[in-house]
Amino acid sequence: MNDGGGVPRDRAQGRRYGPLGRALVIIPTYNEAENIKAIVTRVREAVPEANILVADDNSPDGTGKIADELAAHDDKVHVLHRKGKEGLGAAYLAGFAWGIEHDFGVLVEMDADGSHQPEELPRLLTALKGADLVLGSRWVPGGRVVNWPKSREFLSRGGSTYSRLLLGVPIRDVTGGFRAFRAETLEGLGLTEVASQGYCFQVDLARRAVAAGYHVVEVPITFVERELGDSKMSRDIVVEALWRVTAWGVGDRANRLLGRKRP
Ligand SMILES: Nc1nc2c(ncn2[C@@H]2O[C@H](COP(=O)(O)OP(=O)(O)O[C@H]3O[C@H](CO)[C@@H](O)[C@H](O)[C@@H]3O)[C@@H](O)[C@H]2O)c(=O)[nH]1
Repeated sequence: MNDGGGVPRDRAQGRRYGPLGRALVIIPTYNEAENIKAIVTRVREAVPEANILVADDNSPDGTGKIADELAAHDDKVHVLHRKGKEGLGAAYLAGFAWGIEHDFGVLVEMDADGSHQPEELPRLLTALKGADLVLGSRWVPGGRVVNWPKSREFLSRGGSTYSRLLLGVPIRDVTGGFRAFRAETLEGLGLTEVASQGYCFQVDLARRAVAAGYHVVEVPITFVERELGDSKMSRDIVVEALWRVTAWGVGDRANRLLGRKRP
């Protein structure tokens, strides 16, 4: 893929994909006590062969303890206890490192609150057989959101459009968090340099994948607003996303002018 940014590589061209390795579904949690048991149960039913890693940031509501109880009765369920709330990005980076260290070939990102449907996981994994990265997408034909307030839909669609245009990434749902990566794709994204903490972590990974020339496929999904617990969306998360995406866009343009590679 040529992103017009002086990095005209396309790892997908002529690429033959190897078989998918074992899958690990990473579920980051902060105060998801009301949701964790249901989501783990649904994932186990939808993809019985997959393992699950709950990456909990020492949730005050005891999510980590409930996850431990689930893990005690199921050797495919694992728990990564982190010392405190450090954001979605840090939790996923720790989860990816754990998964790669334990030889998983496929790493999946999924929310704990039921907004991502575990029953759609087989479609994501099937698509990954011919891709480096699969994004569950609300904004491609066939994708949709259920019960989201108009304000939230506006923010999410606006964030995706802003990121797509400014960063030049040909992806409709740049901020979505239901994704399947091949382990080798993650290894090519320069994760040690990723500093994004909130939802812009998703934008960061998408732009890195495009810049690296990976074959990114969007699969339509149905995103359902959570019924229990609270979203962690905050003013700080929006501000971080705005300034980081803008800085990446400006930086990319400067690099293009100077003939340097990105990110
Ligand atoms: N470990 C950990 N988990 C976190 C943290 N912040 C959020 N999470 C977990 O990350 C998941 C998503 O967080 P929500 O706060 O429920 O996200 P949302 O408002 O529904 O946002 C959705 O839309 C965003 C924008 O499109 C997406 O970026 C996001 O992934 C998600 O799909 C949940 O499982 C939540 O517990 C954190 O600091 N640490």
